[in-house]
Amino acid sequence: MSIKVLISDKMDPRAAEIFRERGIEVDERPGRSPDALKAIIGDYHGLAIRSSTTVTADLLEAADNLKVVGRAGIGVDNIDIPAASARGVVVMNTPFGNSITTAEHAIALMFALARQLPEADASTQAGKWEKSKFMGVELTGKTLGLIGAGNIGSIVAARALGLKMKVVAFDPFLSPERALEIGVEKVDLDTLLARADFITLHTPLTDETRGILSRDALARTKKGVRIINCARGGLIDEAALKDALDSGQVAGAALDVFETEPAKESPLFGTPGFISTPHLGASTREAQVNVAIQVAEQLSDYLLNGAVSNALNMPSLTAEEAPRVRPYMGLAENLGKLVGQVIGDRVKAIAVEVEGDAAELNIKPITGAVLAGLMGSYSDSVNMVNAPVLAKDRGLDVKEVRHSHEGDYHTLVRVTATTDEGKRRVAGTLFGADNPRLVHIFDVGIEAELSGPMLYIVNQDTPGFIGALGTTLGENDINIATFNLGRRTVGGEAVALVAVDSQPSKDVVKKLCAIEGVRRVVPLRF
Ligand SMILES: NC(=O)c1ccc[n+]([C@@H]2O[C@H](COP(=O)([O-])OP(=O)(O)OC[C@H]3O[C@@H](n4cnc5c(N)ncnc54)[C@H](O)[C@@H]3O)[C@@H](O)[C@H]2O)c1
Ligand SMILES: O=C(O)[C@H](O)COP(=O)(O)O
Repeated sequence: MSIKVLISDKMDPRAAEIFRERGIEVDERPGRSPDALKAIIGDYHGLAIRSSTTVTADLLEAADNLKVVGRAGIGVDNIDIPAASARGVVVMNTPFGNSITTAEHAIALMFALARQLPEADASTQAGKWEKSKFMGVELTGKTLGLIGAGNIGSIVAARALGLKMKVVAFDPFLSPERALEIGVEKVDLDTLLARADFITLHTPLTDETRGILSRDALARTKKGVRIINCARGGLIDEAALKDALDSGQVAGAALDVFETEPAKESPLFGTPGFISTPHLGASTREAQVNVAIQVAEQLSDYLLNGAVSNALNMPSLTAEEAPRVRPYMGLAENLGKLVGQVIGDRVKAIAVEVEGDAAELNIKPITGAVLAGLMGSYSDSVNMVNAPVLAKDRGLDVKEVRHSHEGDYHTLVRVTATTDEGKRRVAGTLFGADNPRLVHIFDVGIEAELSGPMLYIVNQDTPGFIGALGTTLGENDINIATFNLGRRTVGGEAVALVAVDSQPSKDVVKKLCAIEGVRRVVPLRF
């Protein structure tokens, strides 16, 4: 079956071209209703969107084949990321492709506010020539307050410094070193409100930032402040902003984004000093080409090679790393499954160690695969994407260790599970570039391929055991595919990993347990 991607928002044609160039089928269906989208989403492996498509849990329910959602842009508040993670769907954005363009829009709106450009334009074109009505303010020497000094905020700061403004920034995550580097003074919100002649917002919309310019905050601004929002609707209390414009507390406000979009009506419309644009922050030819190319390349890389970049719910894996790491992920998932099936959910902590060649690789996807295998063996709906989050939620302590030295194998992945009873280890290697093999099972040396239905048997190392095991399986019509043995000491505890062609019933497992010397039988599936 060929790989199919749906583009459900208006996007630069380069996106579709790239998918086709890379052998991916692509359909462009912008402007579909949620129901229409739900009716077709099941056919697609990838979904490329901007801000008009809302990826809800309900839509994802119908997305049986979906592996990745790519946002051609920055904001991902239109995607239910926890719901996507729960279904193993990777969510990616393009965090830098439209930042310059958006910063320029904020600066354009700042100039527009300072010189009342839209009103002056409308009045002039209406034949009024109201020269004395439109007295502006200079930007030079004024203080710009940045709320949010990330990618876009710092570009706005650079432009504002070029305009000879002073820039103060409120951003709890801005380090003093970074503030120095981008030439802004880091202040608290109250100081910013009290000092800024212009305020521009550049934060995502989160529980902390929603209503950051509340009625109360607006009341604490410098009288005559001008406010620009090119980030997200919801950061400003729109009703309070209307009142602040009416009272003159706020001299001007320019909104590119609204609490409800499309904003077809608003009490702010028509208010003197108010300017609006219809979410145009990212709308330049350059930015749209950038984000279209980036999203198409990121989705194609993931769907074709498993490379992950700019994902919000999965560690990154470059296109160069992906082919090398993938066999280790298969090995790691099986080691996790083995531990999970033998020990169950009693595991309190997991350590993933990589040794030799494996130590040169990105360990995060390997750990993710161990956790997916482990937790997937005793609970539903666990996958590579949500496993690390689920592990954290369940209080599973996860440790990653890298040993650059080579041990007995040129490359090794070791998984140590800690339970109340102590630590238990399994380890595996790769034969050749991509042939995974188990080499230690709970500290017993063994060499086995983990595949299909298997039996893990612990027994007393006594003559006759193998014969009795073969006979019991044969009598119950179960064919042995491969047989792997290991033991701690001669005559001591031995383990067998037996690959079988069909899964033994509970009754057969009971019979195997009854063989003399057998201590434990665990049916496994890989
Ligand atoms: N209007 C548009 O078309 C348009 C285009 C691009 C981006 N955006 C939006 O612009 C916003 C910023 O984008 P970015 O690329 O700069 O993001 P970014 O992640 O690089 O920066 C966001 C900054 O906000 C800061 N922040 C987080 N919580 C905060 C809080 N409680 N108070 C103050 N600061 C806080 C972060 O520390 C970070 O520095 C996003 O919401 C994005 O969706 C809008
Ligand atoms: O977060 C973003 O990238 C912007 O809001 C752009 O949205 P758009 O792609 O719908 O223009």
